[in-house]
Order: sequence, then structure tokens, then C-alpha cells
Amino acid sequence: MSLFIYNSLSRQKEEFTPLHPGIATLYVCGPTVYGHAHLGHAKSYVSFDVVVKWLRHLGYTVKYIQNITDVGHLTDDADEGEDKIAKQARLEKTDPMEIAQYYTRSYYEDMDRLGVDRPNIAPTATGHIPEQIALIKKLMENGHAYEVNGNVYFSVSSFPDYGRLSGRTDQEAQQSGGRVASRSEKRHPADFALWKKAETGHLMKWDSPWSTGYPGWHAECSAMAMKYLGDTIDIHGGGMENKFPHHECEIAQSEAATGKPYVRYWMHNNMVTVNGTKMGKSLKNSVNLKDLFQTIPPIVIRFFILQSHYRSPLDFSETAIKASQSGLEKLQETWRALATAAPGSEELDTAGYEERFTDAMNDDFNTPIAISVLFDLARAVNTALNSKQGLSENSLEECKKIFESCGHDVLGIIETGNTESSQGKAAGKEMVDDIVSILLDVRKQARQNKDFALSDLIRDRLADSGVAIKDTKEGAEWSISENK
Ligand SMILES: Nc1ncnc2c1ncn2[C@@H]1O[C@H](COP(=O)(O)OP(=O)(O)OP(=O)(O)O)[C@@H](O)[C@H]1O
Ligand SMILES: [Zn+2]
Repeated sequence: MSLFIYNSLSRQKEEFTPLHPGIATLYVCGPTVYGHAHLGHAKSYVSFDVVVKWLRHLGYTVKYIQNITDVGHLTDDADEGEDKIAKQARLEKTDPMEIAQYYTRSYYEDMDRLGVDRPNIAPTATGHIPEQIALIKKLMENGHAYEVNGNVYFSVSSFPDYGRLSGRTDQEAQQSGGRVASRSEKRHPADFALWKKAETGHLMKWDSPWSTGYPGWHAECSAMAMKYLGDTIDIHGGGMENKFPHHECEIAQSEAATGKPYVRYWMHNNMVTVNGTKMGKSLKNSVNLKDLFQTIPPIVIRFFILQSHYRSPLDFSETAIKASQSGLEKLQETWRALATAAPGSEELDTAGYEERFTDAMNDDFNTPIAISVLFDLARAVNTALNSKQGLSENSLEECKKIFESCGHDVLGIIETGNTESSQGKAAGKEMVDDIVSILLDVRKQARQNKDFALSDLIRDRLADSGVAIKDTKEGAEWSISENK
């Protein structure tokens, strides 16, 4: 069976055939880096990590781009409000670029711990201002955009397909684009900003033919996706709340500029919710990954996410995560038993398991079913290993291979490298936490005594060992730095 992907544009599962045989191009909207990543982000990026890993498993050369939004994402999706990063910089009394850099590092640190592969290219919006200006210029030239007072807007009525992805009628799009319509200079309430003139005091701004300003949020993804992957890309992913306006606007501006189809398969992950409401930084109900990692191993969080399908919502609760933890521990125990078992005589037919796993993954990346196949295999393995006969050398090898390729390489939920128990690891981590906190106490004492040489020495030596310190109003915060 070949791979079928649910395409949000056609609202049905379609067989995946890439534009260029053997190569799959994938663009996923990256985070807006103004805070630590939360569990909702983890769902999005773990889901697409499995997509990438499965495509690679099938033999495709995957070109995976995931951007970093470091300018242009306003607090209000309808082209109004403050830039999210500038706002955070104001609150933390620092520069926007420092905020972006700090939270970008924090993001990769968390994703690394979740076993998420880094994208092939991670372009930033601020690093691609000329490409965005070029795109906007093209849209001005071919009549899809217009300028008013240094602001440039995309003219939605010039693109009849607008609304196809989100299924919004013209009127609905108008209404949501028109929250501020009464005082808007737009020709049409649904038109969206491609370029915005900077107000006085705005820090992140660039020269352009229209004004000194900054690009609208949607422009970056089109410009960067097409720069690195070509005018037509195979798969574009992101959270489903981004279908409108973000992805709808991406389609309009890209296709209006090139005259070619922009994306062949649109994939949208569903949301992590808290009591049924979307988890979000802006909604103030988010649970940071760094906080979760204090008590729950990252691999358990990954497993928790993959136990539900990427298109299903996932409600967060400590109880649900704890249940996942004991489930995963059982699978991991079976791996340890397999890795240390002496060969016996029973032959286990493993082909069926592998086939069922493949079918599940080929059916729109159905990870809950794929995981249930691993549990079925674990049950058969445990029964055999607990019997007098044990498993034959050949069967042990076959079972280990399935755990390694499906459980470790594709899903990333089985640790095959060592057979140390998770309790042992947790104890090691606790000790690191304790030691760093002792050193931070000594450093605090040194600073109170104005012994800045000692305080800096502690900071630098910790940095050499990969522990980054950040001094905040509440005291020193630490994290394991990205390149360790
Ligand atoms: N609760 C969630 N569940 C699943 N995916 C999410 C959730 N929150 C954000 N995402 C996804 O993470 C990606 C990056 O989001 P981004 O950093 O722009 O978040 P945001 O919407 O600014 O954050 P927030 O909603 O937390 O303020 C997007 O694809 C988005 O859909
Ligand atoms: Zn995007």
C-alpha cells in the first residue's frame, strides 16, 4: 500500500506522489520566538517530525524547511496590534533580537530533548527581508497589491480562490478581516497587509520602495518556502488554527505571484487543549515544556503526543500523561528484555506486525494504531520470553529490528541505545539540577559580596560545560545550551 495523506485542501485522503520522483519537499510553519515552547508546539513539531521520519523511512530524500518567525507576527491576526517579539522585548527591557535569539535557542533545546530532528534549513523572517520585498513588488506589478500611506495590502478580490482552504465564504473572511474595518484604509475589509509602515519608535524596520517598515506575517512563509523549495512544494504543514488567515493568505500571495499551484498537500495538526480550550501563550493557559521536563521525561511527552492522531485534539492532563508513562515503560521493558535475552527455540512470525505498522503509517500517519501494533508485538514477545522455550536467535533479531526501526527510528519512542532504566536517568538528572542550583547559590552570594570575578568565573565555567545562565528579575535561570 502506498502512502495516503489527508489533504486539508481537498478534505480527503490522497495518494502521495511528489512533484519530483524520490524527493519530498516539506515546509512547516515554525514558532514565533517570544516565549518558551509549550506542549501545543510540541504536538505540532513532533507530528511533523514523524512525517519527515516516515518519508525518509520510505526512501524519499526529504528537504525539510521550518522557519523561525522573528518579526511581523502581531498580537492581533487582523493586521493590528503590537509585534509579539517587540512586545516581549519591552516587557523584558531588552532588544527584540535578543528575545528572538534567546527563545530560538530555548526552542531547539526543547525540540532536541523531544528527539525532533532539526530541519534541513531553518530560515528566519528577518534574514529574508529582500526576498519578501521582491515578492511584494511582483504583486504590485501584476495588480494584486496596492499601497496606501506606505502600507501595502493584498487585494483579496483579485484572487477568486481566496477562502478555498479554510472554506470561508467571502462574507466570513470579510468579517474576520474587518474587526478594525471602520478605521481601516484597506479597499476591502478582507485585504491583508503585505508591508506595514513602522510607527515612530518601532525598532524592527527596513527600507522598502513603499516606506521604512516591516513585512506582514504571511509574506515570510511564502517567500522562504518558494526560495528554498521552488514555486510548488509538496507538503505544507502547520497547526489547523493557521488555516485562516495565515495559510489562506500564503496561497493567495504565492499563486498570484507565480501563477502556479503553491502547495500540493496541505497538512494541519489539531490542537492541544486545556479543558477544551486551545493551549496558547497568548491565552495564558500554556504549559511550558521546560516545566514539564522537570517531572516527566521528554520521551514520555513525545509518546503522549503520538498516542493520539495528529488530526485529533489532545486534551492535556497530568493523569493522562502519567498513564502514558506507565504504558511506555512497559514497551521499554520489553526492549530491555529482548536486548538481554539468551536465545531459545520458539519462532515468532514477525512479518504481520511489520506489515500492520506500515499500513497504519501509510494511512495518513496513524501513529496510535502503529503504537498499538508495537504493544501487540510486545505482548507476544513477553509471552514467549516468559515461557520455557524462549525466542530463537532469529526471532530475537527480527523483533529487535522492529523495535529499532519502528519504535526508535520512525516514532522515536523507544530508547535502544542503552538499557539503563528511566529511574536511573531521572536520578542522574536530579543530581545535575541539585549541583547547578548549589553553584547558583554560591554565585548569588559572591554577587552580594561584590565578588564579580568569582560570579563571572562560575557563569563562564558553567557555560563551558553547556549550562547557560540568564539573569532575570526573579533571579538566575539556567538551561542546557543548544550546542552541547
Ligand atoms: N495548542 C496548540 N496545539 C497544537 N499546535 C499548536 C498549539 N499552539 C500553537 N501551535 C502550533 O505551533 C506552531 C507555532 O505557533 P506560534 O509560535 O505561531 O504560536 P502562537 O500561535 O503565536 O502561540 P500561542 O498561541 O501560544 O500564542 C503553529 O503551527 C501553531 O499552529
Ligand atoms: Zn507560516
